[in-house]
Amino acid sequence: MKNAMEEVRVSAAWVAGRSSHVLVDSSGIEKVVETIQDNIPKVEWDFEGIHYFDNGPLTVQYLFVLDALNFCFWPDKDLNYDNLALGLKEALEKDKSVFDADQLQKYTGPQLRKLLKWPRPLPLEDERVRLLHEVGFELERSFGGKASNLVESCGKSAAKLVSLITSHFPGFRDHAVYKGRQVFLYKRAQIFVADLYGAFKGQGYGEFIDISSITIFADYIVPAVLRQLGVLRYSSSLASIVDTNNEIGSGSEEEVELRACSIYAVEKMRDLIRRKSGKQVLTVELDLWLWSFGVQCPSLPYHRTLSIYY
Ligand SMILES: Nc1nc2c(c(CN[C@H]3C=C[C@H](O)[C@@H]3O)cn2[C@@H]2O[C@H](COP(=O)(O)O)[C@@H](O)[C@H]2O)c(=O)[nH]1
Repeated sequence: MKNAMEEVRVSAAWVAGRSSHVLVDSSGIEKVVETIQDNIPKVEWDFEGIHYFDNGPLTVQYLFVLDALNFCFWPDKDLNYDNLALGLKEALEKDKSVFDADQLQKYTGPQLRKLLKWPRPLPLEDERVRLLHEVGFELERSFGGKASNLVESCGKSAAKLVSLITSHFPGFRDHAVYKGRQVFLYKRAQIFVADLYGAFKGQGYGEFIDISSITIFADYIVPAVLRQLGVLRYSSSLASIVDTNNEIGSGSEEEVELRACSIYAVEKMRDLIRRKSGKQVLTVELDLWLWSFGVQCPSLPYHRTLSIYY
């Protein structure tokens, strides 16, 4: 059985090898690598200063709850990732028990809205609440209620942690069936590993012997940035759907190709950087650069899919 990160990489290559709505442009990759290979852009984790951090197990609980809810902000034009991260941080600073496993199992939509100080229903609010309950239930059943125990049981292996999370928590089991084959993307499970790595600076709960095996987090910002950079090319029909803010179905060929080709393209970028400059760059670093690039150009048209996975 391949490890979880191998599965994601094999999946991405398989889709990219037969995609028709999205194409990976190797000349685009060469151009981007040309511009960054001599000084790889380094973006600081939490450059926005919006995350809770106390260097202990409560930070792990915070990050797990954050990444359980870290998806689909776009339907509410005023809502974004920062509101979620900051809202959860302030709630936790006010009451250290808010993310206790038994509490997580009881939240209602209005209570979650109140926690985040959001004045109206959150997009996919019932799903967010259901996923909180799922996290609370399974943490209590299998990990003594603590996400820190989940992290401690992975033997400092990112791949093992992604496998543990995706086998215990169905909400994190980010996959699709593309042209008759199950493909794995595991975006929120992987970004949880990256958030631990970033928050704890690669030490303690953030220490992983195989952090280099993590791929980019296939969300809806990175594909838009890669298109902007000429790394991804969209078919004219897909381009017109995206550019007119029309929705794309969850699990559709277009959606899977957008996400899987993004993963594949960044792995190719990384290989090329290594071949041309000998530098071992982490995909986690490339991801943070690409994502921060994207959130700083709010007019960038990104694809809109109602998903609980990203
Ligand atoms: N690939 C990738 N996707 C990421 C992130 C992050 C935040 N990373 C934190 C960690 C360190 C930094 O300092 C950030 O604070 C969120 N997202 C995704 O973006 C979308 C939200 O977009 P908008 O609606 O504009 O807020 C949504 O799918 C969300 O899941 C990332 O790093 N990489």
